[in-house]
Amino acid sequence: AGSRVHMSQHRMRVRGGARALMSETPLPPPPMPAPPPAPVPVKLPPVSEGANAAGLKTITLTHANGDSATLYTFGGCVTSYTHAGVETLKVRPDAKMDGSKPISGGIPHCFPQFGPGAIQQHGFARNLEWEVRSTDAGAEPSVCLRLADSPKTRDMWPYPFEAIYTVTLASDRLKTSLEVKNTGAEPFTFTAALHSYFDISAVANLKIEGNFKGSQYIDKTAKPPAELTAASDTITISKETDSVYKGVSGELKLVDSGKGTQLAIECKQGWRDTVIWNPYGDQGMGYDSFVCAEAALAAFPFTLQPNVVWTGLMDLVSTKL
Ligand SMILES: O=P(O)(O)OC[C@H]1O[C@@H](O)[C@H](O)[C@@H](O)[C@@H]1O
Repeated sequence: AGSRVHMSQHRMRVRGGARALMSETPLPPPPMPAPPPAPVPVKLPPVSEGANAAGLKTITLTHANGDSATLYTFGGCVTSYTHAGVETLKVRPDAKMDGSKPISGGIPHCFPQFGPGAIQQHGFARNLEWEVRSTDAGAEPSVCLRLADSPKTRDMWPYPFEAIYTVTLASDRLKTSLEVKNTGAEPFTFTAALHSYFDISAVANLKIEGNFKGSQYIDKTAKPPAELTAASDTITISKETDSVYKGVSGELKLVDSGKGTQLAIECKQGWRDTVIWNPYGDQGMGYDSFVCAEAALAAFPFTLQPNVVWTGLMDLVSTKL
């Protein structure tokens, strides 16, 4: 009992002390936690390898000026090109990024067939793994990929070939070069495209300018497809659009008043036609966030003789309006 008395006296003394403190000046507030340190920008080397969540291999090129480009070896598909902090390419919101389907976005390859036909839609190059042949970590970082025939491709298309795709990040542009070589003993014919998806603020803000007026084009949305003559050098999108402009190449401009940018698509060699595609109204595909303006060899098949190389060059140049 003696010890219980001692304990309660002790508690009373403590409580009484606390009351005395509360009646004096309030305690200063506890110090604010220190703000988290500002993130240190990660400066990537000119060429860096990585992988996405599903394990698909990526290569990122980083220019000293801060521009960057990322490419997947699956399909040899460039999925991002940023210039001056502005993204130029779009990956569709419904794209599968696990190798189960071609990547619906960026710059997929259509080869050796554009569109539907004897083999799978848009050919097999967009859903095969391309081999990294070399990289260059110089002032203009680049990566060079290779796709060649294999038992799998010969099952679908019986021709030996080698495709070399080089992507170079220059200070003011992304350069692409596709070389297709007939490594067999017989000629073959092929069609192809760089099925580029370009990031836009909204279709209503977009004008596509090029050498269209007077050209023949196939309107693939008509049933059956209709052959028409382009009335203007400017194309706007206000309905589902799927048009192959025959013999229209050179320079195309995507003028986006919402983004305040102009993207020039400069085809310098090889590509002969232009395809404009937008699945207007399809929310699932995110139709209002991209337009496909494709450098193509699509209107007529191209015949490639043994040991001959076909080269297609396309540059992307983004500038502020
Ligand atoms: O859905 P995919 O196979 O990637 O193709 C997308 C579109 O690609 C375009 O190039 C075609 O002209 C369209 O008809 C097609 O729908």
